[in-house]
Amino acid sequence: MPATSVRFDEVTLGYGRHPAVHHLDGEIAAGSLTAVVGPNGAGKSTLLKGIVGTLAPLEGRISLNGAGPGPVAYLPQAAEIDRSFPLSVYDLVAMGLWSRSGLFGGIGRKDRTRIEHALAAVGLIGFERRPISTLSGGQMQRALFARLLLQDASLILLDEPFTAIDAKTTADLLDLVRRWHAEKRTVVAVLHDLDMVRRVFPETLLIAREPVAWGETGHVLSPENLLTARQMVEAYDPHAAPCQRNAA
Ligand SMILES: Nc1ncnc2c1ncn2[C@@H]1O[C@H](COP(=O)(O)OP(=O)(O)OP(=O)(O)O)[C@@H](O)[C@H]1O
Repeated sequence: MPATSVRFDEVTLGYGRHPAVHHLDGEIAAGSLTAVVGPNGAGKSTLLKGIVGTLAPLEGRISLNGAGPGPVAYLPQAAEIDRSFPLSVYDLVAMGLWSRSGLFGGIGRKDRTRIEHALAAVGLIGFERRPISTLSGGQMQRALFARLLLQDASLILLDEPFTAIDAKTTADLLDLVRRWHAEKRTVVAVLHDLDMVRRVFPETLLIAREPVAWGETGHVLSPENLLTARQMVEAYDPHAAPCQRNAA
């Protein structure tokens, strides 16, 4: 599995002409396991959208280096996923194969075995025919992790994957995150549970509209840094004049 790194060169991301995150400069190392933390509105989801490519930088450049054959796998926040779509658990999980088989590629015997393995890995054997609209939040998250397993990506981005998920499901899905890390995939997760970040994630990026601290989790999550991040987001003025830091 060739690992993928993500390089930011003085990146500004935003909506319309309004920056949501700026002064992003640095690298998420290939094979690293990184948490992205920060207060509400800090720009964490925006950052992931920039990496996936659904949001083009207003300034600067984001480059993925060494991406393997698999695509970037991205799990959006639960609120962004349309659960009313008429789809069975099996079909949702099978969508993880699209990057390889194509939309109309058909599913062969090998693929069916892979889908079964993925369903087993997340504890959803027996749920294959269930419409996704009938799943609990935790079951839906398990199905989405099964889809991620099949995507077989070298870069995996997770936006608040454990929000409103119970302890058992969280523990099971965290095991998959650990497995991806052991397989040398690059994993980036937006998280609010700082205890979990300290326990599981060696690297952390703390942002508050711009990076506050980035590196080894123990250093990044200091009380001073967390306070600074909170103050920066609270002090943010959406009507302020554009930042001049890069203008010289
Ligand atoms: N589609 C959009 N159009 C305009 N502004 C947006 C859009 N999406 C996000 N924003 C704004 O960008 C800023 C950063 O939002 P973002 O969702 O990235 O923050 P976040 O750190 O993920 O927050 P949370 O922890 O609440 O999920 C916020 O001020 C938000 O209102």
